[in-house]
Amino acid sequence: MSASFKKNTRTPRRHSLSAESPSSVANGISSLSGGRLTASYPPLVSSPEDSEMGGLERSSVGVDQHAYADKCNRLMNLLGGTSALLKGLRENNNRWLILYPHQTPQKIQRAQSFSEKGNSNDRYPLKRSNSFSVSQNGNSDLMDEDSRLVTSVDTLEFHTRLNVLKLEMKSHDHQSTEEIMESLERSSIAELLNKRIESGLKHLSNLHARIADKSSKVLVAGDLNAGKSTLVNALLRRQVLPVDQQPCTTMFCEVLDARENGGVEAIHAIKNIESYNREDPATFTEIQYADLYETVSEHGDIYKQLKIYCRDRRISEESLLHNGVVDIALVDCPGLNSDSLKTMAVFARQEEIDVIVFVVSAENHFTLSANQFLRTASNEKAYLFIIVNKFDEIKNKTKCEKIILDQIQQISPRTYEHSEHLVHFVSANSINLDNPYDQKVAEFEKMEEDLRNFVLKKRSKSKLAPAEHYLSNILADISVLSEYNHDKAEEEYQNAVSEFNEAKPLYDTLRVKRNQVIEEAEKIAEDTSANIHKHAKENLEKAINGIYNLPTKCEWSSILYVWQYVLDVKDEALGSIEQAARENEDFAKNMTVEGAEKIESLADANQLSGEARQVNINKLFGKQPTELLIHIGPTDLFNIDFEFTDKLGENLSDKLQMATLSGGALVVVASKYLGYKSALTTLWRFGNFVGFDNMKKLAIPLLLIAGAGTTYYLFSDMQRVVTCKVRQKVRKHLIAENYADEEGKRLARYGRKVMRKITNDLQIRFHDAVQEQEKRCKRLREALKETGEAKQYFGDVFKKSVEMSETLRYLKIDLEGN
Ligand SMILES: Nc1nc2c(ncn2[C@@H]2O[C@H](COP(=O)(O)OP(=O)(O)OP(=O)(O)O)[C@@H](O)[C@H]2O)c(=O)[nH]1
Repeated sequence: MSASFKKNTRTPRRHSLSAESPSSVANGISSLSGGRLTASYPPLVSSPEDSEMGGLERSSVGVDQHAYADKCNRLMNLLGGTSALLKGLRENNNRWLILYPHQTPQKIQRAQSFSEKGNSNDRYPLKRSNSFSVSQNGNSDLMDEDSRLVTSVDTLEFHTRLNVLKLEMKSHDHQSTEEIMESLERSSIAELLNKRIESGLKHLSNLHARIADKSSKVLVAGDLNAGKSTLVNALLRRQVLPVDQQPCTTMFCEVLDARENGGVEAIHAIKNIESYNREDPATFTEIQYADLYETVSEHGDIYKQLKIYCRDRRISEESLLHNGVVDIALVDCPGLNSDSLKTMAVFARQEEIDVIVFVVSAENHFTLSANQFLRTASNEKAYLFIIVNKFDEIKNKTKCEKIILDQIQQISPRTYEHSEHLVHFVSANSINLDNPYDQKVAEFEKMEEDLRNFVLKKRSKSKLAPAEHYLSNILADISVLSEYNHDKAEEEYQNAVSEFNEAKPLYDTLRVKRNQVIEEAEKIAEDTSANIHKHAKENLEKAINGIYNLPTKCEWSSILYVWQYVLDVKDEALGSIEQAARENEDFAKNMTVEGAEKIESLADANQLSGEARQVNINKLFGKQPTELLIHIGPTDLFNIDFEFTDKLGENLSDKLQMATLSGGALVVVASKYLGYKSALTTLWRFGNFVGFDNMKKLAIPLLLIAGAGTTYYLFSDMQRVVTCKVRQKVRKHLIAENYADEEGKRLARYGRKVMRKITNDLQIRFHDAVQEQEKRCKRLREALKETGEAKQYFGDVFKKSVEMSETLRYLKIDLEGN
């Protein structure tokens, strides 16, 4: 028998679909996930598989296989496209925090205006807001001027439309999902959504892998000696499994294409199927074909299963094991009996078993074990494929057919309904195993075709239907989420547009006004300080010039106290100047306050925010006027000053009087300082110096003048003269010191200083206001960009998900047909 393996030199035609490695499938996913959403549905004619499909079309394989392969490819494309959409949503959920519609209806929520926004850890730079300006229940009382209100009547509708991505939560205190979510941070909800997206991606990947896996397992079960092994051999057109008149199969024998073993034909006897790895010889025992019969028939207690890798002798298009559309592994089972029944039922229940082919001998009909097995299996698989074998042995074929079909009707009514395709009466030993291209046996080939189609249908149901169902749900969810987020982004975009349209002109105006207003403030400060200076100077000049006309209150007691009188007159004159200086200071303060108020009013006129700076004017003006220190000496009393004499009189007598007075004053002053005795001594010495004779000549006129002057000085208008002399001195000093101008400048300087502070404050407030508006405009520009992008993105996602849903609908997977 081993020769039959070796003799098989015919090389099966290579089939590119069969050569597709898992990695190429994975690559298919990643290329689809790379965002080629518009090219999500490449026409099959352009795919490499399609050329192979063309080959299949020309082959004897039915149209169903082509349709199946087509559905597989389209579904895999849709799975890839949907994965790409989900990945995009996940990325953008991390970027923007996708909004999840979870609010309860009638729930009113206060939205923050963009200007209040400050938390960048939010979705778009904008806070949650809504363009609705009135509440949906018409309760306008809930509104205030500055707040926008949002409501979410339509949110519940969005929420209830979700399926796979719907967030359901339970709490101990029986809160609803909506209530729990209301209490959660948006970032937490986004995280939960991400987890849903993650599991969605995983599920899509599993579905993709399941569809990409073209292998299908067919369990060939039946009564002892029903001809199961003969049937498997006939399906393979090759003597693979041992056949015996006596029951011989004691273990499960899975026949697979040799390509599953790297193209090498081999038999692996496996003790523990869970740990089996065809590349690890430690997990199996290699059996030679010559020992197969012995192993199969006698070592059922040692090995649980055999894996028989063999080549199909037919061309790939006709091959059952490996045709690229659906690769069928046939599992030959031990014959049913009461002992094996339980094991068989467990095996048949395995998810990887797509189809159960039940072989019943036409001679024996259904045994009790067969009955039991089929009833259990029909619960699991709904439809069974029944082959009534050894039909050649039956003489009254019609009667046999009727009896068996009646039995099937009882055991599996659904199989009976489709008995034309699901129940076949054949003779497995009628197939020539030495020559696969021998004369064809029509019933057998019809059975083969129906078997292949049945496997396809089952696969459609077990592999394509879940994918189709899941895709339609998740695409609907993506549409709902993207539509909801698109609408919200649109609202936020419109809000940002209107707010920007309001903020930008304000910003531009502020910038222009800032310079104008500061210029204006500086002018106010300048004018005010100039006014202060002018007023102070004029007032002091008036006071200085008015010194002569001051009515004196100083007391003239006697000549002996003349010096005290001099000091009093001086103080009186300075007092009048100081009085004017104080008036000036009051005036300057008032003017400054007025100027400062004018400057501050500029802030109000421009609606600048913030409080005006408090300035303590008294403190700034606290410095006293310059102290007046004037020293008056004796010489100030006897100097002849024509300016002063002008004040006394214009005529010569007055001038002479003045000169006399000056001489008298000189004597008085000298007496004051030297004493009368020493004055006489000095005079005596002076006489000696000039000579006694000469002295005698001078003495008389000198004594006359001194005596007359002294007398006149002492007894005439001395008080008036001293007063004038002192005031003259004070006035001259103040003029020489430029006192009026200096004092005016000083006050103007203080006033300017105060107003400059106010102006600086104004400038700062303007600067802050401009900066705030600048930041606001910048933030709004970013918001426009972000919401614009979000709007565009969610719009695209919505469009794509709708298109993909449409494509899915057009696939029309007819699972219930046939
Ligand atoms: N006349 C006739 N005999 C058949 C046919 N198919 C199988 N046989 C014979 O039936 C006997 C049993 O065949 P097997 O294929 O070994 O039966 P089996 O169901 O695999 O047997 P176990 O695995 O041991 O339960 C063999 O002698 C076959 O030659 C058929 O279509 N017609």
